[in-house]
Amino acid sequence: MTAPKKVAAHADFTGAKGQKDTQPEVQENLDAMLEGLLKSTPKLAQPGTKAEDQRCGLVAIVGKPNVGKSTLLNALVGQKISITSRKAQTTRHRITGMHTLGNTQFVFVDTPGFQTLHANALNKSLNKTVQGAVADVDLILFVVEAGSFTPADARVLALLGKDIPTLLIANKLDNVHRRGDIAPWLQTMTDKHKFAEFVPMSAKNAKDIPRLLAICEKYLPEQAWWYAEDELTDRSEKFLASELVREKLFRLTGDELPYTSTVIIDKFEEEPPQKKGQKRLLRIAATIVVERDTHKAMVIGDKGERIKRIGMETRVELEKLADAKVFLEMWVKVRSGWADDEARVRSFGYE
Ligand SMILES: Nc1nc2c(ncn2[C@@H]2O[C@H](COP(=O)(O)OP(=O)(O)OP(=O)(O)O)[C@@H](O)[C@H]2O)c(=O)[nH]1
Repeated sequence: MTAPKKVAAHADFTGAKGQKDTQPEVQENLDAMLEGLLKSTPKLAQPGTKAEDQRCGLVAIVGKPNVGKSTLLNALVGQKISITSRKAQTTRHRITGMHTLGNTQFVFVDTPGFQTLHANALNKSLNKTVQGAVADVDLILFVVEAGSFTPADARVLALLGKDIPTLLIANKLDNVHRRGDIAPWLQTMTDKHKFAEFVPMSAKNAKDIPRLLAICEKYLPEQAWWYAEDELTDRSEKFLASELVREKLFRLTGDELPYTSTVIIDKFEEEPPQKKGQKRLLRIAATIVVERDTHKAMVIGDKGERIKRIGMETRVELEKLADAKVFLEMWVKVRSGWADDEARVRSFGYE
């Protein structure tokens, strides 16, 4: 796959580059440019049915944990396919989500936040997934929190090659109270990497999403779509079920439960509707694997309250996503040290 040769710079910093102390006049220019960036909405190509008019390509979303990659993926796809939580490290798998708009099919790849703190087998597997995801794509969205660039961001950036066009997604702009600080910060980012464009935005702001899609579109090659127009993800319902359990698990246990806890789907059976007008039934059995007895008690909660709630919230959401009736059984097992054991990490479905 090759991206179009012409890499249009959405934001041109050449005039201001090299000015370490931002002069008032430069600051004004930068502010105007930032305003321009935020307001401009490039137009997406118009719908067309001919295969020769189609564009299609892979867009990888990378960044350190907790910068908003899954939130961005869900917003770009238009539906929840990747789990999100306040706790860093919720995303463990490479997930593709599709969005077909006008003539263009965007195929997004979400990646786990690049882990540098611990060198256990689980983290090695997560890091390999990130490196695999950035090779051979048409466009990379490198996500950071607007106004911040930490050593952890730098380590992810170091993984990205120079040949694939990369957009700097300065996310969570809504959290930045001093907008005037953003333009000089963007200017400092020009020294870090040859970014094709700068996109200050909020994954949570619905208006920013069409703007980003339109920016991404021009980097995708002209070629026929790979998926049907209405397909959203290539992940199975079984996978979505395990991701949903994991999301509820982390949401409902807060910061107490270590991220090494995981979910295995032991049974996933589908029964056709019994009568006309009824929905099909999904019978699912899931095991939550934790490292210690104390974690097990935490997941089960007082009189089983917490695990009941995890099950109930998963079921309600999965019924909506899968358009089916769901019967869900859940268990909690203790397997100490699983995240340090490579064979076990593989047996739990990590690459
Ligand atoms: N204020 C604000 N919060 C955001 C925005 N985007 C994401 N978040 C929040 O940031 C937190 C982390 O978001 P995720 O989408 O799970 O982040 P991630 O980068 O996928 O995290 P990992 O799975 O750990 O790699 C969640 O609480 C999101 O609600 C944004 O634009 N503005």
